[in-house]
Amino acid sequence: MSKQILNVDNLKLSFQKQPILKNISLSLNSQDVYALVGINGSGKTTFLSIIAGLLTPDEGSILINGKKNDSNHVSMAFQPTSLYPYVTGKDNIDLLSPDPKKALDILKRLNKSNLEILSKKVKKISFGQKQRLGIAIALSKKASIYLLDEPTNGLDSSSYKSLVKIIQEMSIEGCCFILASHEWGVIEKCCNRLGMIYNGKIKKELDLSDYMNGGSPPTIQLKTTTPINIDQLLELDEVTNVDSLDACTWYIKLQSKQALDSFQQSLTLKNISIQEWARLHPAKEWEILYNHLSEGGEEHNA
Ligand SMILES: Nc1ncnc2c1ncn2[C@@H]1O[C@H](COP(=O)(O)OP(=O)(O)OP(=O)(O)O)[C@@H](O)[C@H]1O
Repeated sequence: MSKQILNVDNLKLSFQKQPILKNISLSLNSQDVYALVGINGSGKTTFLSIIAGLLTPDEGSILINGKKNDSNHVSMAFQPTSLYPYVTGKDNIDLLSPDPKKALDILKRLNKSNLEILSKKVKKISFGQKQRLGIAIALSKKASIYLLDEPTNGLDSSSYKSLVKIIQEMSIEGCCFILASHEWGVIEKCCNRLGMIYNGKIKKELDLSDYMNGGSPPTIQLKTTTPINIDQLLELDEVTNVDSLDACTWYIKLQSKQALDSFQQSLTLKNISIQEWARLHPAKEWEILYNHLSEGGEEHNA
């Protein structure tokens, strides 16, 4: 039975009167691995820092294991810049980890036994090496929820694969994670839920677990040759939801996998001319929306 780990209700925070988080609510259970995506400056790090107890919100409440603001059960990975630069990697582990032996074991898995960073001063190791050190220290803490901010930044492919495996193992054991990440590979492999911070709020959360279990209704990306109206799509057979980026790029949720054939037929019957058509992994759908917003596009809600 999964149990609720985190409950965030109506969180608000402004910096210098500029609202950053406007109204964030989020509930996570044990075993949830939540992908938090959002364009640069959207407030991901700020949100994680509030959950970790490093920042105080202007309004809203945070319950961890049912207790108010109990950040003892939260572990947030140290940013590479937050490590002690003038002492060695090993000294950082001894100073910052509650369980140095566990931190070393995790570091060995992330670093493929190349442990030279232990004896070097942190200011002399690379960004990726610092990243691995920060993650190993964070994951060595016994916590209910782990907050990893861009954890794959600077990791080579072998460390990346090890990190994915560690997250998968820990979540099976009951740990809950929030990964603030732009790395869609890690999201597809680890995360069962996804939400995007946009304009100070979490927009359109997505449950990826159905897709992982192979049972979710498909989302179709459709590019039409000419602009069309949303009503033309909503009246088609088997359509349950329609979103769009513009009047030629549509994301269409169908009722079931079996609905694909009749949907295609109804497009032809309605003379909707198709330039491109693809079935999307849900994370891919978000990647497209994310890229659109990153390039300065506006979200277009159909
Ligand atoms: N201490 C602070 N004082 C004032 N403004 C701040 C402070 N910390 C963050 N901000 C602003 O708050 C906004 C959100 O920042 P945050 O670092 O949370 O975004 P992010 O989504 O993590 O960005 P990125 O993807 O670039 O890491 C940004 O506009 C940032 O400039």
